[in-house]
Amino acid sequence: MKILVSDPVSVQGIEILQKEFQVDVKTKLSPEELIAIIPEYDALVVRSETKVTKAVIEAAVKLKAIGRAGVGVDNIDVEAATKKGIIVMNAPEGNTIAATEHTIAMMMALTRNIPQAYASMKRGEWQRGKFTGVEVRGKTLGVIGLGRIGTGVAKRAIAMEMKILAYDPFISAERAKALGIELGELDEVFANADFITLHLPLTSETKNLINQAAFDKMKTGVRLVNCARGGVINEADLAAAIEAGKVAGAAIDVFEKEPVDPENPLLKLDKVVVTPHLGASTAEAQVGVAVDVAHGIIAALKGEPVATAVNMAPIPADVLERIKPFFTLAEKMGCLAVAIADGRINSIQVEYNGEITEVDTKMLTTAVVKGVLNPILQETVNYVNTPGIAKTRGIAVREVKIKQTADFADLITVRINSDKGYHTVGGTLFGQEGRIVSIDGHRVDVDPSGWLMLSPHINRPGIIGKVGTLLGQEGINIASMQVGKTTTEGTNIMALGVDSDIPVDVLAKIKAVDGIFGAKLVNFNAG
Ligand SMILES: NC(=O)c1ccc[n+]([C@@H]2O[C@H](COP(=O)([O-])OP(=O)(O)OC[C@H]3O[C@@H](n4cnc5c(N)ncnc54)[C@H](O)[C@@H]3O)[C@@H](O)[C@H]2O)c1
Ligand SMILES: O=C(O)[C@H](O)COP(=O)(O)O
Repeated sequence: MKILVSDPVSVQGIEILQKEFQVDVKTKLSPEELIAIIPEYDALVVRSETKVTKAVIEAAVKLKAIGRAGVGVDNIDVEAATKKGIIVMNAPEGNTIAATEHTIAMMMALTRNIPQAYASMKRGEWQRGKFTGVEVRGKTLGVIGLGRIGTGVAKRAIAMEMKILAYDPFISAERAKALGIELGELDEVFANADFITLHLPLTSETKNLINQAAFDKMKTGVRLVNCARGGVINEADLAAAIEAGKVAGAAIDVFEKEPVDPENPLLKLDKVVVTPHLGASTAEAQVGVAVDVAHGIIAALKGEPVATAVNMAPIPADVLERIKPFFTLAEKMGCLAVAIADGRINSIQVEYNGEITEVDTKMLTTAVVKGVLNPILQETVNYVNTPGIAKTRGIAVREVKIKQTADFADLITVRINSDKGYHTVGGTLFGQEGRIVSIDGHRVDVDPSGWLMLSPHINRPGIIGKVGTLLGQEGINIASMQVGKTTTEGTNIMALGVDSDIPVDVLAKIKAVDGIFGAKLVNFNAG
């Protein structure tokens, strides 16, 4: 598989990817060049420079994952990617400290006129009176967006004895209180803040949030810091508010259009301190995001869930750690269930017993459904599109949790229902190894790997021998053998691990053996 890295990404991340896949680093591609080469690639890694538009996604043929080495995914058409089943992930934590510290640096540079004083001295001047600033101590800092960076900035500003008034509709008052932060409505922040710092994403809702109408509600002399996203502030309105004396100054790291247009009115104003989108540009942050995204891309290309995917529900790290060992097993159970099912599948039930019931198992259920769909569909089935595909095909998915368990610490039972009846598959972990422990109520101990032939039959002498002979005549080696019994009198199931595919005509001969009810072949390594 091939990965394209189209923005400058730290070598530590690239080296992780290179251990598993071929990696091409091609930066500064034009939109046309990207569209021309994207069909070759299975994954794409970007920062904020590459615009992953709908046209790029439509041109992609094999693309399975897009990794953003950073936070903002506003340069990626996530909706188009989701429709195509492409996982989009970011690396949300690696650059938090970098952006937090840059925000504080920008606020202090703004309030003490450091860049202006620097430029003046470099011109050979010594102007002390011109650059008198204001202190931040005792001032109110309005924080709009109290996520990772907003919280980090607030904590540091509290240490500088600032009062924090924050607006974030998705943060509870309790959480804010615990941090020593007062939450208010947006207009309250506008009306009371001496400094306002933005830490929210650019969305259709937040675009132009800080416009002329917002400036009208602010204190005269307010200072603004934006290290979030350019489009959140209307740049023309900000320039006008500064020229009108309403806003005392602004520190801006991010712009509506990047690279910034030299004619941008903000560049012409002395009261505006600017940096070229440097919030995440520290050595530590770049290694952090590159390494995080590399691990996410590898997981996605291996068909594993990605904790930081933005187009599927993110999985908290502690939950992922708990459920991770079950993923492969869950998918293989789905694969086995569909192989033994007959007729039109209308629902899948996944029952969890034991300690596993204590965590969110939705992603494991998705893994089971992915395992069911993968062998029967041409299209790529992954963690992003599985729920949608099941829904479109009218397959209802149900999760049942019963903490009580009889024989195993944890047990997963998949029941696949069709218009011809139902089948069940039970599985558990022996240490870290997944095992199938029941098939249609027959107790077995099957390693779900390679080829497995399943054949329910009457419990009477001679049947297993006949099957062995038939396979031997065809040169098919039996690697392992299990006979599972049920409580139902006289019915057993043969579970034969074989070293190769069993042709359809040979399976037909096995089915024709007197006393055999059927024969199905499962390829656990497919998909
Ligand atoms: N300048 C840089 O180089 C740089 C570096 C890192 C992140 N960023 C940007 O900073 C921003 C914040 O990043 P983060 O890691 O803190 O993200 P985050 O997801 O942790 O926090 C974003 C917060 O914004 C809040 N929010 C969403 N919509 C809102 C609205 N309408 N009003 C108020 N709050 C709203 C969310 O509830 C969330 O708490 C993002 O836009 C990110 O792209 C910039
Ligand atoms: O959203 C982010 O992570 C930052 O804006 C950083 O962007 P960059 O990776 O292009 O520096």
